[in-house]
Amino acid sequence: MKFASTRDKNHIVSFQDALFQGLSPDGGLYYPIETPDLKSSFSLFDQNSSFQDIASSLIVSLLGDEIPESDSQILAKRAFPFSPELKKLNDKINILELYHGPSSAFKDFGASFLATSMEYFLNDRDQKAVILTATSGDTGSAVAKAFYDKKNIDVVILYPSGRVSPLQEKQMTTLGKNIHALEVDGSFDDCQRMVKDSFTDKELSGINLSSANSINLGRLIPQSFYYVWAVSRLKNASEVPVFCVPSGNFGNLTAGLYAKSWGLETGKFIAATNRNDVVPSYLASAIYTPRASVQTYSNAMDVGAPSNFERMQTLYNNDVSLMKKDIIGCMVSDEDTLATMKYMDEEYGYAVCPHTAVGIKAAMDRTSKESNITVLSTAHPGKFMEVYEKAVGKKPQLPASLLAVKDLDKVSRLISNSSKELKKTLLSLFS
Ligand SMILES: Cc1ncc(COP(=O)(O)O)c(C=O)c1O
Ligand SMILES: N[C@@H](CCOP(=O)(O)O)C(=O)O
Repeated sequence: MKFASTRDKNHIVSFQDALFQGLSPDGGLYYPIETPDLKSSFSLFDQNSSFQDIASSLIVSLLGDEIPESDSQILAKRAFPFSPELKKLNDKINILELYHGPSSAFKDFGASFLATSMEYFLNDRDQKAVILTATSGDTGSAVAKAFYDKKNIDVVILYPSGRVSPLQEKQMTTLGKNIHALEVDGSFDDCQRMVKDSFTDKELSGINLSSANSINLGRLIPQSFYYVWAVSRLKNASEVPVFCVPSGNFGNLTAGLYAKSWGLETGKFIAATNRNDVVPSYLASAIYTPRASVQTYSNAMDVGAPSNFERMQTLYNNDVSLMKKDIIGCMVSDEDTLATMKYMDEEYGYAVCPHTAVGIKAAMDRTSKESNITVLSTAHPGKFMEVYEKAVGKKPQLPASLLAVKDLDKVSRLISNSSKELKKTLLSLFS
């Protein structure tokens, strides 16, 4: 498959080039220019297909011109020693748990595949790479885990000071070695802008920069695999599943839309956001107005200018009415987020993180219209201990990955929210 820039459809690259460039030199995002019909492959998957089998088959279908079949199995095995889990909540709602990987968030699927495939291609390329990542909490922790101690790769993580949870911060700042954490005096949107500026800065062209955000297709494509896995488990339902996706930067939702475009049988997608609701507002008004993000309890979704909107626009030809055929927007307030976390504990004895709660609330509000909704559960509630305690009145259980970092000391470098300062820091680290 080949990929083009959202800002120039004639700028076409291979997967390998998209992987190592991260962002297109014109500032656009790479997107798949072909729309393969994978219906017949999807029809072969069922309850007995493992996540690794599905991933390996999709790697061949989508990237087979660059990754041969024999290697696709090895890559899938290496990248995915963990799997999603599907739980039935009630007659109308299922929950797709995506937090059973090394950093306890859905980002592990994308980050682990990205790290594994970069390592795979770097063997042939004889070069070093510096991975630049902006995070509102979860991407950074997944990327730190996935790239830790990888040969010839350094990772620089930018996170907004005081706006990630204490445990997320520990996950990003305690590994050391090739993982460098920069605490930015600003918002996630500042971090994302600084990363994007670095890609187009000529003075940094001597450093082989790439990205581990969902702007990188190597992060985004594997996020489509779990939609396919979920549908393989939901085949006997009387109605095709509607996916409800807690959204911030809209990578997760975009990956699902790609899977649908390749023939995956799904209903609509519910884009559930917190008060940072620029996409639901666009769907309602047809006017896109990115704006400064506001802080909410679902902090990892505090994004005011979602990167992947550009890919969504390309997919739907800049036509809001086409987009509305596939996507329903829904904004959930902080009050409803906390109330849903409490309700889930009291009614079902089921602990959810604030982001998943946004999805569950949006799904519950749609059950009069849809009878088969699958909510993506994007992170383990233990990552957001303080919010969980505030909502539910008790502490969540912590998985081993969080217990391991809880008492470690953070090591990070504080910088201002200026791209110039980031440039200075990168040059001092890598030239
Ligand atoms: C826990 C959690 N839920 C949801 C999201 C939103 O996902 P996306 O940015 O792909 O829309 C994020 C951050 O990306 C997250 O960390
Ligand atoms: N919520 C994200 C924000 C970055 O999103 P990405 O999917 O584009 O990497 C985070 O947790 O960092």
